[in-house]
Amino acid sequence: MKILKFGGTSVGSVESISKLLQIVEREDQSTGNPVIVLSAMSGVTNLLSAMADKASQGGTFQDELKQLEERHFDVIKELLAVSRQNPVFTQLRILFNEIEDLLQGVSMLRELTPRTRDLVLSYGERCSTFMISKIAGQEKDNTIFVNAADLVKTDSSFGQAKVNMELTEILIRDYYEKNKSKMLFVTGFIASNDEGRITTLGRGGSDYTAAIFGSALNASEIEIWTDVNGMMTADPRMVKKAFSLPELSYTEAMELSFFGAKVIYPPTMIPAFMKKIPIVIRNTFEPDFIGSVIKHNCDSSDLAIKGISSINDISIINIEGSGMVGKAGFSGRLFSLLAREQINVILITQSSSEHSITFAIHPTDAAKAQRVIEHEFELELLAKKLEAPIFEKGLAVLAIVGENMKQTPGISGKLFHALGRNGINVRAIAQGSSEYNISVIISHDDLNKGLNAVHDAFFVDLNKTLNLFCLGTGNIGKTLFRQVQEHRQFLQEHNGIQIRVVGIGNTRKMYFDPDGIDLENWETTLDSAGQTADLSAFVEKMKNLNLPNCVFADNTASLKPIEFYHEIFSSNISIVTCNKIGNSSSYSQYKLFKDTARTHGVDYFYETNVGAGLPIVRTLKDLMVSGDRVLSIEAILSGTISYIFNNYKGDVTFHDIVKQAQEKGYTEPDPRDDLKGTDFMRKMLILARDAGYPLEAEDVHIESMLPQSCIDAQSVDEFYAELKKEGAFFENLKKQAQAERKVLRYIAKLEDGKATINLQMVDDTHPFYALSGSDNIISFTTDRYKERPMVVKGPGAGADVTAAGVFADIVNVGAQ
Ligand SMILES: Nc1ncnc2c1ncn2[C@@H]1O[C@H](COP(=O)(O)OP(=O)(O)O)[C@@H](O)[C@H]1O
Ligand SMILES: N[C@@H](CC(=O)OP(=O)(O)O)C(=O)O
Repeated sequence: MKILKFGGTSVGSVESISKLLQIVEREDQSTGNPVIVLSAMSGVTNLLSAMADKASQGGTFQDELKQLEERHFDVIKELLAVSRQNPVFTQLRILFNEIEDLLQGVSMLRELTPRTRDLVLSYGERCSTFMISKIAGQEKDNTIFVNAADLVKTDSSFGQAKVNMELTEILIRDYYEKNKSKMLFVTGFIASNDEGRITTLGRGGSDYTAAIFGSALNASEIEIWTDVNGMMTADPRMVKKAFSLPELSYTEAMELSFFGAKVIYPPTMIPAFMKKIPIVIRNTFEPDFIGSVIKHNCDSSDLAIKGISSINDISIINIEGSGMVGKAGFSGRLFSLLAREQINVILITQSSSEHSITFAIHPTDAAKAQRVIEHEFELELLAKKLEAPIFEKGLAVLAIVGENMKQTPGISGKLFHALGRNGINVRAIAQGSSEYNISVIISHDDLNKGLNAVHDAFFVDLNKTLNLFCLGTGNIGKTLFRQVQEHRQFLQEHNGIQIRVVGIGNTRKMYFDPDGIDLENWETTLDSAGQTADLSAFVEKMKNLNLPNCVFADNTASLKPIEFYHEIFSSNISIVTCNKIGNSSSYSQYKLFKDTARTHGVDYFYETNVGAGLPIVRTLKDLMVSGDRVLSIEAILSGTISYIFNNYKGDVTFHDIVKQAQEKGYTEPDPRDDLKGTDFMRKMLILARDAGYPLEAEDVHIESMLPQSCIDAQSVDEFYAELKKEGAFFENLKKQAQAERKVLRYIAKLEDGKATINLQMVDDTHPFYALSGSDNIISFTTDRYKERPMVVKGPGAGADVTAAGVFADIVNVGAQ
């Protein structure tokens, strides 16, 4: 025989009750006559509680009562045959009148005792269960409504009564024996004390009722029917990627639920555990899904942790002072006091020096805790053996849980890395000695981000989500969006990475959507729904959204975004940029960016600063980190200059070849911007810095390839005219090179910490001799690559390859 418990969400509407009845019927057909335990309709317990509070302050509650009545009556009208409705209406009206009388009394007395509150709350379960037993009764003639208050006996701790298991089990068995042929519809949550006064088992306690019945009747299984697919790796409302766990142990379920996984009430585990009865969590709205089994010998799983749960709103109290060092009785005194005062302590941590204790409680208990502690330790406080307790609110507990933790090293490292990398400050840590859980206290504002970041860190087989903010919608930005869109599925399937573009900005507009912007229509969305662009508001928004694994991609060539880099890194957001300005201005700025990224544990990738998508920056970095020593670097890092010299052969004049390069779109509007070598110099400066030389722009010695008259020309036209006039100058160079079987190349060199760029003639033994198109080339001579330098060569410009380089950098964020 099974116990089937349906939670508030499963009895909350006509639709869910219909599904519930089908599930009950199916069970009755297969295993036979289950015992059904029901909660109040969703929200009803909260509403009753709020009505009682209101009444105790003299407020009105009639409207809410009417609402409650209507919710129940609407279900009856829909699901019960008209001929059967009247007696049920009558009975429910009696119950609602009783609630009204009770609340009138509370209102008159302006007093709401825990005892009265329990009585008021009990009507939720009594109404729902009575109603559903009658609805089920029209198909079956053996249904019977059972008020669990008659069978579950407790002490008088109203609000969270302690069950007398022995007596309760006898009463349940006895009742069951007498009603064996009946299908029992039992109220969850409610019980009674010795005097027959209604008590409750604590919020969420209907699960506990189910376990108590399961234990008393030696059920084969306790099924908890709810609105999610079982116990999941995290609360699916907070972590979209949470998935359901096929199996977990009682301890794991207990730890997860203690730390907030509301899907099951922690005490439920005890009676089931004692009798080794499996608890299965199932989804009323997806009855064919197998759900999660909580059981005794659960199969060992590959997962290092089973789940992450959290308690939303907690306060902590920190007590410090010499008075507690070595005093064995101190914590005993403190925690007995809190227990006596019924203050629930969620988590405790004590420093190893025993100089301080921090513990977490519900904020509603904070004032009381302060009062009783100050009273109890008055003498110690006066004698300054204790400091005044410090209270902090607005915090949350995040806990990772799993039995495998014991065997798996590095779990806490992973947890703290995920939190640290996302800028989440840990206020206190507690690890149970059983090593089934590690709990951390963090700011409440960081909870959502923390849960998602930690979930991504532990469940690596799942797609890791990168939240991307993109600035710049020019050629590179546009191409990047297209590439991300085209490659999305592949990345998800093969690399387990999900890229979600959550913010787009250009000089006109900016738009954000934390659920991800549809990249098919980003332009229309940005134009129609975007707000006016404001870079500082863009950065503020990135920070305020507080999303995990954030990346800021700067696809501009503007100075403005650079001013925000430091602030962005400091907010624990990684930066990927093709904008060279940041790294090629002052060395101190370059260093500041690198250091800030490192101290905040985020990435700073700028592969496309040099040679577009070619792996140059990465190669240099790999050489350096693996202990190689760079002896020299030679490079041609300007696509324009490369094109010009690669094609300056035969009869063509230098003037014509520059023109041609301009016509093909390789050059800047004023070709001198390329030919003067400034852009080339910036790239070389970045490489020199990455190679460990703190150079400034003026340290790079550039020998201009242009005669002075060309440089001095006032306009582009004048420049071309001068270039034509100087034809002989270039012709001579070419001829001289040809005579020596060499070619002209404009090459940068870094050697002994000195960087130069000049025009050279190289023969066919030089790796730069055979170059075509607008290729970039770089050769690294290092300790390991001494005889034959390592060469990287290929197209070093163009929107496609640059965007691809940015894309690769984005994908690499967080990879190490
Ligand atoms: N780890 C988790 N796995 C599944 N659900 C969770 C978890 N943590 C929190 N929840 C929440 O618990 C809810 C179910 O609990 P509850 O609302 O009390 O249901 P019921 O009304 O069925 O008793 C789910 O809707 C889900 O949002
Ligand atoms: N109705 C009670 C008891 C309960 O267990 O409800 P649910 O199954 O909806 O969590 C409450 O809200 O606390």
